Amino acid sequence: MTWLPEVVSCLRHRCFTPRSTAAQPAKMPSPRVTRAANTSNPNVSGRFEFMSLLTNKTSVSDQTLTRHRTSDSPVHRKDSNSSSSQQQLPEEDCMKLNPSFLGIALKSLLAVDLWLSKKMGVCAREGSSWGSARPMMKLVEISGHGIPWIAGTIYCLYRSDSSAGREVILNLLFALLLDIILVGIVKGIVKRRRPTQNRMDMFATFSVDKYSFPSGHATRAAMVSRFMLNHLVLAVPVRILVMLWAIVVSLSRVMLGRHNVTDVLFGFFMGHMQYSLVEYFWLSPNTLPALFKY
Ligand SMILES: CC(C)=CCC/C(C)=C/COP(=O)(O)O
Repeated sequence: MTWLPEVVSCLRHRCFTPRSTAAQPAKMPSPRVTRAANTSNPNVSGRFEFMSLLTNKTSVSDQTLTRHRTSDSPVHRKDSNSSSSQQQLPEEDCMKLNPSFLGIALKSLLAVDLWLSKKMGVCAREGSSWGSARPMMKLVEISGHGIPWIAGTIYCLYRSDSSAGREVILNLLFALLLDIILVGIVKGIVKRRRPTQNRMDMFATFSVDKYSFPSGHATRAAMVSRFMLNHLVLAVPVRILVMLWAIVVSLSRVMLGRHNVTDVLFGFFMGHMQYSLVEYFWLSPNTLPALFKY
């Protein structure tokens, strides 16, 4: 029985070790090997990573995990000797797959977002299916633009003769300025490009307005409507009109092709949050007496 360990060792060697490692420049790791490597690599934590066909940025440990690289693939192995330069695929032919749940969920959401936004962009061009409604949608756009709102609020502040009225209008002005600053900051950080169907023919924009996330009109509509419903005494039909206006302004952003659906949904949410912020930092004669002196 002394031969048994030798046979086992030999079998193991034949089964798991390539005969000539020199003849196989890149070996394809077995799932078992990959799994073992994964557990030792904290970045991949036990899951397969599928790398881009083009990227050569993989580290040595990543290379052992890469099963779909051109040079490692049995289909391409023959060619890799004949041509030293790798076949360059166009970028759109390359997939970067990372089958983590969050990654897949986000990519699916993004795909649905783009598809739905394109479908809903019915006024994006004069020739679009609802192209004749484009001029009206642009009027809706102006009704939610920052300039008329800021100018109108300053005018009302100037005309106001009661201190309670001035307090409310001053806070509305503060809210509108805060909105422009916060939206500008988020747009500048996220830098999401506007949809391809958009025509950049909006009036009076800042440089960050070339970006689309979040929709500034949606934040303003949500914030201003909440402000008006909470601080103005309005008849029920007018309250309904205010709510409808906020919804139509937000919807028109997608219909005009200016934004994707997620830009508007997030904008609406952000507008509500901004209103809560204004309520929290409400400017009153007690908190800021200098502003109310005149
Ligand atoms: C010039 C001023 C005072 C505000 C700019 C308003 C504006 C053009 C925002 C962009 O809105 P969307 O992000 O919804 O396209």
